[in-house]
Amino acid sequence: MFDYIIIGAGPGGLGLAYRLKTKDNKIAMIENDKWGGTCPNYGCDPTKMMMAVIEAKSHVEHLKGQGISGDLKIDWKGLRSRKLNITDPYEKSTFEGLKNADIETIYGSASFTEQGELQVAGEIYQAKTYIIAAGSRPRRLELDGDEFLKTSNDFLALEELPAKISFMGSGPISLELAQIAKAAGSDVTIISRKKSNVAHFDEEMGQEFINYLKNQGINFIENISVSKVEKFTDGFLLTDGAGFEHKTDLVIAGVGRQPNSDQLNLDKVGVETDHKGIKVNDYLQTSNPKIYAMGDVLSKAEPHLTPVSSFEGNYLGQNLPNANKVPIHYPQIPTIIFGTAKLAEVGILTGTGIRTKSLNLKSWYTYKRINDPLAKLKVAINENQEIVGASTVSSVADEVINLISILIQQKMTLADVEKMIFTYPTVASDLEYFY
Ligand SMILES: Cc1cc2nc3c(=O)[nH]c(=O)nc-3n(C[C@H](O)[C@H](O)[C@H](O)COP(=O)(O)OP(=O)(O)OC[C@H]3O[C@@H](n4cnc5c(N)ncnc54)[C@H](O)[C@@H]3O)c2cc1C
Ligand SMILES: NC(=O)c1ccc[n+]([C@@H]2O[C@H](COP(=O)([O-])OP(=O)(O)OC[C@H]3O[C@@H](n4cnc5c(N)ncnc54)[C@H](O)[C@@H]3O)[C@@H](O)[C@H]2O)c1
Repeated sequence: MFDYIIIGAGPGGLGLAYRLKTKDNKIAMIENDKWGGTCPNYGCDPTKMMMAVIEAKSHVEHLKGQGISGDLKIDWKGLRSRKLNITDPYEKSTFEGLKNADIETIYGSASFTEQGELQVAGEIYQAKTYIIAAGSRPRRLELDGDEFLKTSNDFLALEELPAKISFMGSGPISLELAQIAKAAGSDVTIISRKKSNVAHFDEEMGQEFINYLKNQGINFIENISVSKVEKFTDGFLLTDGAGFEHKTDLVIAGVGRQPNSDQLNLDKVGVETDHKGIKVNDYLQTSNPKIYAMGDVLSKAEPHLTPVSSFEGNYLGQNLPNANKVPIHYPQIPTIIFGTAKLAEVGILTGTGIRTKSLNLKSWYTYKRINDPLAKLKVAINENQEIVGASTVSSVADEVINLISILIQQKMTLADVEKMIFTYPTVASDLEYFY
């Protein structure tokens, strides 16, 4: 009998395992794919290792003719081997880390039995408490020819990049992978069902971002619902049954992710789910008191991101031994779409007593320094003169939004910021001018 069994060795489950592990308790982790989960193997890390090279080229190009010259070329093989060299060893080191920490590792697909135990590859395992950290997988569309649709996992595994790639859906996965494919030489098209804007982001900043991508040469086809994919010897044909036709060499469906809650026999143990995943209370406990859940497998309002899964792992690591004393309370959660320009947002931008300020930062020295072609910020300030939200687009939006998250979380006013000195000219030295 284990004290805890954790299903899924992604960033959420792993963080939890290390937090819970003491010399007196027995913990097991079950994984049915790569140790480390989506983020290091199929998600954040491989994509951002490739993106960093594309960003480096873009930074140089912005400064061309200003003391720097010469042509740079992105090649897919090089990008791919950089990604593999950095991310491939992670699986082994994660596995060894668990062994060294005396956490039992079980390989296979876990599912619950009617007796409330776990079954993996024909073996039965029991624990006092179970934690489901099973994450999600690419959502598959049901349409005529759906077997020809590839996923983000397939994109990252490509040995050669085809001449023409088309993405269905305009969420973060399509918008990031499209930039990588375009920079590496493919002709790239994003097909969306609605007018292109970026869901969950400020409309104006989202539009700035989309326009930037269009200027980079990414094609956007809007208001089209593809209903059929056909394979021919020279590629694929996408149609909508109403006259739309699009020929391409590869179709990636970036149409959201599906929680891995459907493979666990949760109905046998009374764990409630909906189409978005597992339902939990404020203590991340499911409708079965012995079973908790966390991370991307949850049906929740918070975004499905690595730092959110890790936060929940840390929360459960502290809370589980004390059983439901302190409800989870999420801090500010910044979100981002990476690229040579990045779109990032945090907090709220509308509400009673909130005023917004729109700033074009292009001529500020932080941005002049790197000659950023697009640098805009919308900031929201409440009646107490505290920043409560921001949306921004620039090549350094990742850093800007993290700093603004701190301002919001700490309820810092202009007077607080003015008590500090930052290096200049940087995104931090700009903060006092955002109020
Ligand atoms: C292309 C892409 C890019 C992304 N980029 C970013 C980014 O830049 N920043 C960011 O914050 N987030 C990003 N994400 C999201 C991020 O990867 C996830 O939010 C994060 O990995 C979730 O962690 P998790 O531990 O909840 O689940 P996961 O990482 O999905 O781990 C769950 C694990 O459980 C295993 N599992 C599932 N079912 C079972 C079972 N029945 N038995 C045993 N094991 C099982 C799975 O194999 C998996 O390894 C990206 C995702 C993708 C796909
Ligand atoms: N930078 C980051 O933090 C980052 C990067 C990549 C992915 N992620 C995470 O990965 C997750 C999945 O991303 P995603 O982009 O796949 O999902 P998403 O749900 O954000 O976007 C899906 C897109 O597909 C479209 N769509 C849905 N059904 C469709 C259909 N039938 N036909 C055509 N289009 C359809 C939607 O309108 C939307 O544009 C997100 O939760 C995100 O948090 C994060």
